[in-house]
Amino acid sequence: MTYILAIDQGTTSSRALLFDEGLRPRKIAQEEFLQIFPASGWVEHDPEAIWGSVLATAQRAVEGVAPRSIAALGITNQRETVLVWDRDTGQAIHNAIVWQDRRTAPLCEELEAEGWGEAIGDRTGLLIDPYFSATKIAWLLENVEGARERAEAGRLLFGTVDSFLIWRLTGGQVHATDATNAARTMLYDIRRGEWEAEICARLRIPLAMLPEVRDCAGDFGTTTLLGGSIPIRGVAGDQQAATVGQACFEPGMMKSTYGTGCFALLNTGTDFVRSRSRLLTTIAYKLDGQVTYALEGSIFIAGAVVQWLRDGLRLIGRAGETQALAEAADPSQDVVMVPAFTGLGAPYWDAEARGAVYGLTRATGPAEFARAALESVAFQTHDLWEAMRQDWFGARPAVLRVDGGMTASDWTMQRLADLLGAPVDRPVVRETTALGAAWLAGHATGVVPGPGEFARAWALERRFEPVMSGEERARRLALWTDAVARTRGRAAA
Ligand SMILES: Nc1ncnc2c1ncn2[C@@H]1O[C@H](COP(=O)(O)OP(=O)(O)O)[C@@H](O)[C@H]1O
Ligand SMILES: O=P(O)(O)OC[C@H](O)CO
Repeated sequence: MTYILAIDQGTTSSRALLFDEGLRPRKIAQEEFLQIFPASGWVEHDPEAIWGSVLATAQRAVEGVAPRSIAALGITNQRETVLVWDRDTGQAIHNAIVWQDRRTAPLCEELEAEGWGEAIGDRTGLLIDPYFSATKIAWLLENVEGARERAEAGRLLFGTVDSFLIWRLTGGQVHATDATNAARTMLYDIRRGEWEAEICARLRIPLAMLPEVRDCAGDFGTTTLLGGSIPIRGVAGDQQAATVGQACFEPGMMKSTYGTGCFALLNTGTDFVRSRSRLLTTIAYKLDGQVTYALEGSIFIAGAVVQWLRDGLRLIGRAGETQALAEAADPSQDVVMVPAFTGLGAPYWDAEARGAVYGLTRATGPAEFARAALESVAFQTHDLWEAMRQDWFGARPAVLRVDGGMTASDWTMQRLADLLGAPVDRPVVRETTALGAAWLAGHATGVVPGPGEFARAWALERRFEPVMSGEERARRLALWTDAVARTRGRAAA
């Protein structure tokens, strides 16, 4: 038997999955780690907690398996999150600054005022926002004592989580990333396939800190930390890995992943499409030197709103309890929640907005709150879906493929189909992120089926068909539009 190991380093947990050569998951190990919130809108992770949880879960997943039967290792990761470490000691100089962190909003405003928006959009496909890595690196160089001098002396390295893991797994031999992770830094020219020297110069980020950018199914060195010697052959940001795992290989295919946040990607083939609706242009994957692009809509809070009901409000004990609550909610109450806990992502990109709930009455209780929380995820996806359909003139997506932890919520998936007015397809394998990383690593080593056969093997678990009347759909969408406008108005006031 030949296996492929996939490491999925997510925002709230690290997972390791062992797939067999038929890409069936055989073993899974998972560990949550601490979220650090040092100030309003700031989010950090302890680099050693990331590393410790990755190593522990990978070791558990390969326990009892002969290392030589593991053909390759694939890595997929929370994107944009920034680590800077010392090239001699491998020690990070600060906690990781997580993608959700908004501390660099003032620097982003400066860049906007200086008129960088057009150049950044045209070269990196992104828009100016604290979400991306670039301003976070600049913040670290500016605020960690001695960091700038050490960076300029060539002693510090930057990486997104994949690069940090590759560096540690290879014992400091390889400082590399893949094209999809590079595409999220706001420092990478996704058309020319190179680091963007002008943006780096403006942010005073030395080019020597940046990793080498390789294909997703490429050579990222070898690790000896898991028993034997295992080649690292697949790397992609988690949303791009999910796009691969969902076999969205054809232009016009779209997937949406529901973890902490929600990220929808539409394959646009070899076309670099600039959005008119403030979606991002990004790299879906790069295979054999060929880049496939995507339009992306990023929503910062999806499953996290359910975590908030559990850990913040203590309305529920387990995420799954939201199903019964939403079903029991009073249909006559129009409670609408805008979960802008860390600002609003696409298509609004409002870093200053904060969450709000509308339509509360004396009759409102936990059930209406839970329904509003789940429905907010469907409303936000609707906005992305509409923006994608407007921006893309190729084959319009007719179906949405979904995956990620929150797709366990049947209520949310049904409401999503109702608000989109289109079918929502949930696959048998919901660990599509890890599956995509495993496929990339297996593709590089030639042990898995090619894209066509892999796509044909994609299996549907359940299709959610829209059943809501057009009138009710329009009425609910109007409530949402109004709630978003009020929330943003409040932030601006
Ligand atoms: N049955 C459920 N109903 C609603 N939300 C759920 C359910 N099960 C899991 N979730 C949510 O899904 C998220 C976990 O998804 P996962 O893909 O593991 O996230 P990540 O990779 O971001 O850590 C959590 O935020 C959790 O609240
Ligand atoms: O860890 P996830 O699954 O919430 O994904 C995080 C994204 O990559 C952030 O862009």
